[in-house]
Amino acid sequence: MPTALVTFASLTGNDEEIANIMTKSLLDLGVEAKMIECQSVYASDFLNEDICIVVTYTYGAAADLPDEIVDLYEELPEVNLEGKIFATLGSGEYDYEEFCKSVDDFTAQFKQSGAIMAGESVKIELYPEDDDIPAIQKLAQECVTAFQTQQAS
Ligand SMILES: Cc1cc2nc3c(=O)[nH]c(=O)nc-3n(C[C@H](O)[C@H](O)[C@H](O)COP(=O)(O)O)c2cc1C
Repeated sequence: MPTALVTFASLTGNDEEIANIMTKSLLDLGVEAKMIECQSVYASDFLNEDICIVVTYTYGAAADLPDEIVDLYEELPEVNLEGKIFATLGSGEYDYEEFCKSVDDFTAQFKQSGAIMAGESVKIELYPEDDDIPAIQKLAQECVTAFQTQQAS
């Protein structure tokens, strides 16, 4: 049974709820998933997991990373996550020029760490509504499928 760490940054709760849905979707698929706020997570914690997931919002004047997730972002390329599966998702707002940029920033960092992308990132406007849930569940399934493919190779 694969393990997963879902870590998140959330100021007003939208990304915490996305992380909740992702974690529950993984648990429903038999994954040993846990969810931990990003300030309590080091990039090296991902070394103990099969599936590594970051959920983040985008903030600031220039589509910046949330302050509380910058350390994790900077540490990521310093750990070797070859053979691990990763997924990124998060919440943003269409009114801003660069929708969900922090999600893409984390995708780039995970790629530098050598991890394998499970599927396309899920980007949600503000709070996850019922019709956003299938995309999150699909990404959870893609994580499990990518893990199984990796195990078989
Ligand atoms: C000052 C400020 C700047 C923001 N900048 C962006 C941005 O550049 N791109 C984007 O997609 N969303 C941006 N947002 C929207 C937030 O990412 C969005 O509200 C998100 O759902 C907050 O997530 P949370 O509830 O988990 O804190 C910004 C919001 C604020 C208040």
